[in-house]
Amino acid sequence: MVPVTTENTPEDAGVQLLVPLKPLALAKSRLLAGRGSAGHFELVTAMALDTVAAARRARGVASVLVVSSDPELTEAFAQLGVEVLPDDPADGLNAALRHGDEVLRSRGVTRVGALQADLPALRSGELGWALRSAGTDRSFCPDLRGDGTTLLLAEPHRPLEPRFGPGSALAHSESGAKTLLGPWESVRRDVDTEQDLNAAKAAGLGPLTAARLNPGE
Ligand SMILES: Nc1nc2c(ncn2[C@@H]2O[C@H](COP(=O)(O)OP(=O)(O)OP(=O)(O)O)[C@@H](O)[C@H]2O)c(=O)[nH]1
Ligand SMILES: C=C(OP(=O)(O)O)C(=O)O
Repeated sequence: MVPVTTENTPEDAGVQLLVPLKPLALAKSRLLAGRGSAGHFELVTAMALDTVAAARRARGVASVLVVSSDPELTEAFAQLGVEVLPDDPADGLNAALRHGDEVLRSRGVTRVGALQADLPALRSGELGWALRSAGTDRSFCPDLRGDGTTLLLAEPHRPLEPRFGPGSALAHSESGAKTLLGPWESVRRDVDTEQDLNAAKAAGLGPLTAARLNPGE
């Protein structure tokens, strides 16, 4: 009998996700009120750590590379064995992602994606589902409001070409990306405001964010 061999194509290797983060003193400014800067730093860090932990467990994710120049975040991710690539925060989000994309592609990575760091209710199974639905197409996931973007996937062997910022869902759609809509609400549930945080809490937060919000439990 002829042995059946299944050869892995580069596309089977999964996507390498970039997760960008501003310096903590600048990030998630709408969550600062009523917390003080220490509490705010801890909350933003916990949300990012929960997001990355869930992403790393998702089927179809080969690895996560955080892009940040913040020393505290760099230390927190290093402790989990997550690589952090420094950027120049003066250049902004899309420049940080282009930098990460170039670095990954120079290492021979086939497929790059970008995931927002503010998804503390992210479920690995739902991210895996969204990735499967993307296939090998350039694709993006709009946030629950519909105007922003939480996940952008390049085609294999193609640059990421990020268009994050106000109205990014439309910008990504106009760039030829397929819209990923399906039963993966947690991939779309970004947290910008206190109201978003309450909604994420109701949906089920990751452990670090939950502990930060309910220290006694
Ligand atoms: N590495 C890096 N990440 C960035 C940069 N600018 C924004 N980000 C990250 O990209 C995501 C979206 O950024 P923004 O929408 O500008 O800001 P935000 O932190 O979500 O929140 P607000 O302060 O409330 O506007 C957040 O995770 C940011 O930390 C940048 O220059 N470098
Ligand atoms: C930058 C974006 O996200 P947000 O402002 O919601 O963090 C975006 O959706 O493109």
